[in-house]
Amino acid sequence: MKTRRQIPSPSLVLCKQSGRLNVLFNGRADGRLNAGHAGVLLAERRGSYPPIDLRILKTNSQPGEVESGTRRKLKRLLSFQRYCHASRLLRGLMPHTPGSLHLLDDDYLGQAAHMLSKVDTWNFDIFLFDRLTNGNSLVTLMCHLFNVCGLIHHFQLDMVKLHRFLGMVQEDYHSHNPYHNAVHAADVTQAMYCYIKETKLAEQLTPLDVFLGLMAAAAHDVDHPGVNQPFLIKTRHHLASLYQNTSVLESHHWRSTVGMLRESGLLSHLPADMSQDIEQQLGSLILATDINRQNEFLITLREHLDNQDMDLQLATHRHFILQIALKCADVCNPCREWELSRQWSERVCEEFYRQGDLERKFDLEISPLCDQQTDSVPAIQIGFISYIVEPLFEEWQRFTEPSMLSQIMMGHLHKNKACWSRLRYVHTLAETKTHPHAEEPEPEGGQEEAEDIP
Ligand SMILES: Nc1ncnc2c1ncn2[C@@H]1O[C@@H]2COP(=O)(O)O[C@H]2[C@H]1O
Repeated sequence: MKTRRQIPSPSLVLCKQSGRLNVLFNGRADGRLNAGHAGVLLAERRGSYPPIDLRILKTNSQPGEVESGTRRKLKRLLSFQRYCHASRLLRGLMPHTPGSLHLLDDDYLGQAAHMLSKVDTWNFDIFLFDRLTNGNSLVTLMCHLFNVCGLIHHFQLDMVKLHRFLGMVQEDYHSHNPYHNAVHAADVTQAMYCYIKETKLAEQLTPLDVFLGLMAAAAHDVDHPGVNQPFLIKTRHHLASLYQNTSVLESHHWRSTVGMLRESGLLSHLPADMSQDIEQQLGSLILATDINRQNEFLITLREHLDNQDMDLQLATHRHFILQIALKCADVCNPCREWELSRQWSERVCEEFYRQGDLERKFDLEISPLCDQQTDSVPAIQIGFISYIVEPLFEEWQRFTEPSMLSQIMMGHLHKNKACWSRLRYVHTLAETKTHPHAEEPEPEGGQEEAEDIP
């Protein structure tokens, strides 16, 4: 079977001879075609966007020649994020992260620890947690969850390697993305933990399932460029050709994760077949988050529920339900309480609008939902809830038979939808005032329920 990992990644490389950045579109010149799997994977995970993948050409050192420390350091591949950080430091600029302000004190840590004692509650405020942990919500949350789930002990994980791996994952999220950033990953991980703890699942899941579920949640959007797949395809981004225009971003998130796993050596003590299996299963979970595959998963889930043939003793069925759980966690923001949900909605729309602005600037067709002038936040939310979130969570609720958590989530979902309906009405009304010839909107259902909207 042809695997994607054999396809070389075109990129910008730092040419050893000239010391300049060169574009290599066929990947042949960088010598990675002959590299082993690990080498290719390591190279693949590096910076996708802006489309710069800074890597050093294979050196001409003879076999057996001892490399100098400097050269070894140069050969270390840098992600775009880390490259920016390093270049800022080289230029004598302090990073603009809150970390440099040394704000974190015992008080903050105490409050963060207190929050972690309630990490399995649905009203967990990930934005507050991120502030209390000084922007380290993903690393802190994952270390805590791995600990409470007994995964460190079970898999005999090296804490230093775990920390290194999680640090790389967190750092490779783009903090400038309003939505697809490390806080979103932490939010999805916290939701995934809540789902894993559901009675229906908790009794059946093995430590490996829990490990995979949390890892996939934490890494499922790593190195997301803040634009969607159609944008990458129409701008002929190298990732689109690398992954043949199919699950482009999800493939990149997965391959990046595998690269980081290997680089950190987190699983190096496990038998090779086990770590390979983990890599493959992580891929299958992360690829399931491709929103274009929503129907495929929904239909299968419905069939299982209608036929009542879900048998969680079977590894394949547990894997399927983990895929569904991750999909739910990924789009659960409309099921959060209004204040949290609203923030995610505004963030995701801001990211859409930024893409739309880019498209306008470069005379490209503006993608659906990305035109700030025509696609309002409330309208986007109502569409997203009605066509994506509601159908999925209705089935999830059936699966949990229904659990208390499912009922709480559905309650928030309906209330939030009503709030957005009310806001859409207000928004359209305002539009008709600005454009007097436009038709006045009919009052929309649910506005009574939405009276607590600020
Ligand atoms: N609140 C939301 N409103 C609209 N779209 C959303 C919202 N939350 C998530 N999404 C979309 O759901 C998609 C899930 O997969 P992605 O992370 O690739 O991209 C996500 C967004 O495009």
